[in-house]
Amino acid sequence: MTGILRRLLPLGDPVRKTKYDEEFSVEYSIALEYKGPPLPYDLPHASPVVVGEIPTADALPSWSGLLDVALPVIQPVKKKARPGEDGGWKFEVIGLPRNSPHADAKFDSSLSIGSEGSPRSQEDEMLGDSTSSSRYPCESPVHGHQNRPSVVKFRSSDSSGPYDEHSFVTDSEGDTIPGKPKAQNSGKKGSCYHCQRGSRLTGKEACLVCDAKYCYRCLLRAMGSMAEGRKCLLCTGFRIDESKRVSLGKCSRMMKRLLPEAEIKRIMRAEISCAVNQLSPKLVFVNSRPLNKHELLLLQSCANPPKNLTPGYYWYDRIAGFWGKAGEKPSQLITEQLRVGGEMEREASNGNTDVLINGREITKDELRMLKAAGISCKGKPHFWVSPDGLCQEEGQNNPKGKIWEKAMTKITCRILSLPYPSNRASSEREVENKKNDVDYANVPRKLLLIGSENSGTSTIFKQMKISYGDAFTEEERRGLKLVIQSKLYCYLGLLMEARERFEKESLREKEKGKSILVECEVSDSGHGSWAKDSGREKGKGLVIDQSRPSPPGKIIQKEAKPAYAISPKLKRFSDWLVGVIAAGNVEDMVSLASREYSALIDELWKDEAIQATYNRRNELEELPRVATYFLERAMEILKEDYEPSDMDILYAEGISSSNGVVSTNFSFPKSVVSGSFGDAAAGHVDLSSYQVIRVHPNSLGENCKWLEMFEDVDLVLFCVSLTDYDEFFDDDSSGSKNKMVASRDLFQKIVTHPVFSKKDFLLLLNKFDLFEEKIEQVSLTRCEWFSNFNPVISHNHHRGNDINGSPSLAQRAFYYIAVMFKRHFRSLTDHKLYVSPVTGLEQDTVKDCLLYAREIIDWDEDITLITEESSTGTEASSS
Ligand SMILES: Nc1nc2c(ncn2[C@@H]2O[C@H](COP(=O)(O)OP(=O)(O)OP(=O)(O)O)[C@@H](O)[C@H]2O)c(=O)[nH]1
Ligand SMILES: [Mg+2]
Repeated sequence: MTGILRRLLPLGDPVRKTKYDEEFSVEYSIALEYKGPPLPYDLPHASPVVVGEIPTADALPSWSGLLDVALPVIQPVKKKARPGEDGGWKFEVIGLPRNSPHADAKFDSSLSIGSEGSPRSQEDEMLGDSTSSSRYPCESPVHGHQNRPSVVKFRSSDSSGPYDEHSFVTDSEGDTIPGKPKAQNSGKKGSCYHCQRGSRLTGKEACLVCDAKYCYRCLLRAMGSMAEGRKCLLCTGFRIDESKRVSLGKCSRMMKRLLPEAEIKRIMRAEISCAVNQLSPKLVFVNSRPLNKHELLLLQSCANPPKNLTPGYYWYDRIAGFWGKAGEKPSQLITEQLRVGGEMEREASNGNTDVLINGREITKDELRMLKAAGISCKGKPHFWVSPDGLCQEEGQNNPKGKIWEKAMTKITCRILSLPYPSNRASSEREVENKKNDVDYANVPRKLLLIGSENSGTSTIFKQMKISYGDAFTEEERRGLKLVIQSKLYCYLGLLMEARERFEKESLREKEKGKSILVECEVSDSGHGSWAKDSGREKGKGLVIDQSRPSPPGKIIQKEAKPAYAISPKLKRFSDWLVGVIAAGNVEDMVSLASREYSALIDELWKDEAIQATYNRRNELEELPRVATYFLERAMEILKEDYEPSDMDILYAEGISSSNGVVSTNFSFPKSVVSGSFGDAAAGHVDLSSYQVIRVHPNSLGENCKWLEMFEDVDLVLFCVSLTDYDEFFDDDSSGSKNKMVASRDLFQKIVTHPVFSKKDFLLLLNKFDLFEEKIEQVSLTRCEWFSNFNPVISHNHHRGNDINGSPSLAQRAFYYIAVMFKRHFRSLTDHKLYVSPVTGLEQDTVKDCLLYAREIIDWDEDITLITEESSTGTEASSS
C-alpha cells in the first residue's frame, strides 16, 4: 500500500451548468480532486452525462465512474432537494478496482459534494434511507448496492482474455474507457436485480456491462433511454463486458414485447455504433502483438475479415490467410497479405507434427487434411502455401499440388472443423489464376488520399465510393447520420450566435433613434399583425398616428418589434445549445437525447428572428455553404428515422464521426480499351482493382509518423482547396497563417517523408467551382506565395474561356498555382508532379481524376517493365 486516500473533494460546488427548461434533462458538471499521496498520473475530469427520457420528478442525472485505475469507484447516491439550491450531490465510495495500490486503503464511506465529508443531512434523512425502496433510479437496490460497505469486494474475473475486466482500456481513438465489475444480486438466486422478484425461469434482459438482469417490469426503469444500448443507467459510459460483444445489436424477445419497433431499432443501432462499445485494438493480439487502431480497421474492413472478432490472442498466416486462436488449429481463412500484428511463430497453433506451413508447425488435423489433399508429408517437409492452396517445399521450385482442388479436402475439412475457402472465393481465384499465372497481379493498386483540413478529401472520397466503390454499409450510414445531425446542430448554433449579434446591432441602431417600420394588415380586433416581409427602415422621426383606429384588412405601417428578439424559452434553449457546441459535446447530445429537442428545434427554426438571421446567411463567414442544404430540411433530418441519401452523404462534412482512416475498393479497366470508365461489359477489358485510402492529417501523429503505414501505396493524391489562398488561421508559432501556405507546408512534409521518396504524386486542386467565383472578387496575390501573379486580362474576359478562346482568369490562376506547386515539388524531389483540377461535388471531375491516376500508375508500371526488360536484354546480349 502506498498511502491512504482521505477523501474526494469537489473542486468548488458541483455546477448545474445549464437548465433551460423544466421538462428537459439537466446537465451537471462535476470536478473532483484527489487529496492523498502523489499519484503518477493526472486525474481525469468527470464528464457531464445527460439523461434523457426520465420524467422531471424522478430526473436524476446519474454519474458514476472510476476516477482512474488506482482510485475508488464512486457514484452519486442522493439528490438534496433543498429548494433554490443547485447541485448538492452526495457521493459514496463503493469500491476499488482490482490491482489498485490503494486496495487496502480506508475511505470515508460517504463523501458529500458541496459539504466536505459531512454526515448525512436532514434532507438526506427526509429523503429516506438508501436501503429502503427509493425515489430515484440509482438509489434503488440495483446491483445490490443497497447496503453499501465502504469497500466492496468484487467478484474476480474468470476471463482468460488479454485484459483485466475492471481496468481501463483505450478505445480506437485513444480515449480511456473505464470497465466495471460484474454486479452481484443481493436477492435470491435468479431473481430480478431490481425488484428481486421472480426466479430463474422469469424472462430477463442483462446489462451489457455489469450483467445485472432485469425483469420485464423493471427493465426500462433500470436502463432508461438506453442511449448506448442495453446498459443500466449507472453503466452508461462504461465499456461492455467483452463476452457479450457477440450479442451486440441482437434484440431479445422481451425487448420486442416491451418496445415499439422504431425504438428497438434505435437502441440496437446505438448499441452497435456508439463509441464506447467499440472493440479496443489493444485487446486484440495478433501473433503476440497488440494491434493499433489502423491495423484493427484494416482487419475489420478487409474483403474477408475474421468473424466475431473479440479481444483475445490470435495467430495469422499472412501468406496463405489462415487465422486461428493462439494455440489452436486454424478456424478461418481471411484475406491474406494484411499488415497486422507481429510475425507468426512456429508454435502459433501449438502443432506437434514437425510439418510446417509458412513457418508454422501444423496440428494433427491439418496433417490429415494435407494427406486427404494428396500431399505427401514424408520426411517432415516445410511447406510454402500460397492463398490459392498451391503447396511447395521451402527452397524448391517444385509444386506438390493444390490443397483446395481435391474433393476429399473439402469433406475432410468439414469433418475436422478446418476452414475451407468459400466456393465463390476459390472459383474466382481459379479464374484469376487461369487468366494470369502470377497470383499477385491483381493486388489492388493503392491510392492514398490526403490533404490539409477542409481541402475536400472526404468529399472526394465519398464521391469515389458513391460512384464506383462498394456501397456504404449500414454502420457507415449510421455514422454519417450522426455526423449530419451533429453538424446541423452546429449550424443552428452558428445562427443563434449570429442572431444575438444582429440583435445587439439593431438595438444600438435603435438607441441612435432610427426606428424600423413594417407593413401589417389590421385584424378584426383592430390590431396590426406583423407582415412577413418586415424590415424596411424608415428613418428617424416618422410618427405613426395610433389614435385613429384603422378598419380591419387595411395595410398600415407600425414600428417593428425588436428585430432578432426571441422568447425567453428559446433564448434559454439557444444559450444551452451554444454551450454544448462550445464544450464539444454535440455528438453525445445527439446520440443521447436529440429527440427530446425536436419540438424546440422546430419552434426555433420557424421563429421569425432565426429566419431573419438565416436570410442574412451570406454575411456569416463561419457558416459553410452546405449548411443551407441541410438547414432547409432541419426537421426531416433531426427525426429519429431519418436515413441520409447519397446526396446528403456527399454534402455531409466528414465521413465518420471519428474522421479516421477509411478505404474503399473498386475496379475499372486497366487501360483505355473500352473507352468507358468502369464498363467491363464493353468488349474485352482487363480489369484492375484499386483501393483508395483517405487519411485525415490529424491522424498522422507527430511528424507524420503514421505515414509509415502506407509505404506500399502506388500513388499519393494530395488535395488542396483552391479557395484557401485568401484564408488565414491562427497558428501557434507564426500568428496568422495563410491556409494555402499551410497546405504547401503539409505537402512538403509528406513529399519529403522517407517512405514516400520514390512515390508519384497527383496534386488535386479542389473546389474549382468556388475558386471561379472567388477569383473574380479577391486577387490571388492575397496569398504571399502568389504575389507574382499578374495575368494579362482580356477586355472580353468572363468566366470560362473568353470569346477569343483564351483561358479565363480562374484557369490562368489555376495554372499559376499548379506551376508553383510543381516548382516546389521539383525543389524537393527529382521527379515530376502531376496536377489536376477537381470539383469534389461534381462526379465527372472526380472521375477524370481517377482516370488520370490510373494512367499515371499504368504508365509507371509499363516504364518499369520496359526498363527491366531492356536491362535483362542488355545482360543477355553482353553475356
Ligand atoms: N462547392 C464545393 N464545396 C466543396 C468541394 N469539395 C468540398 N467541398 C465542401 O467543403 C467542405 C469541406 O470538405 P471536406 O470534404 O469535408 O474536407 P476534408 O478535407 O474532409 O476536411 P476535414 O475533414 O474538415 O479536414 C465541405 O462542406 C464540402 O461540402 C467542391 O469541390 N466544391
Ligand atoms: Mg471533412
